[in-house]
Amino acid sequence: MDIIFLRELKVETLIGVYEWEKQVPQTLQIDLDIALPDSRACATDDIKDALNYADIVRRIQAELAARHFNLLEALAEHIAQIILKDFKAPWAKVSVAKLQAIRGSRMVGISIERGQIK
Ligand SMILES: Nc1nc2c(c(=O)[nH]1)N=C([C@H](O)[C@@H](O)CO)CN2
Repeated sequence: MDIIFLRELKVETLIGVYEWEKQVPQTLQIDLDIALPDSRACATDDIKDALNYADIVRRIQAELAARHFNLLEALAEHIAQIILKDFKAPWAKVSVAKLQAIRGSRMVGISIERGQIK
């Protein structure tokens, strides 16, 4: 199985359960592992046969600019469903972390794995 990975993408968004978190954007760090439906692009060397990771990043940035989520869990699920449904990936792992939300910890977050239900 071929996997596209993306590490340490920083995105500004409204996230959190507290009132101030609905007003003040915070930086999230996102890591993605996205399984590919096939490995055609390896043979053809053609972007048309690839899952264009720039498209996925643009989509995530647009979604997160337009919304507020209470929980990292719900935000991660939303991203996973976009990757599965709109980009037709068979499986994805989505990790989302808040930076410096917990004193004494560099980051805290959630990692979820989702696959297509046959
Ligand atoms: N499991 C979770 N616990 C907490 C979350 C979360 O998204 N998932 N969020 C918060 C607050 O928003 C907090 O991060 C503010 O610093 C607390 N616990």
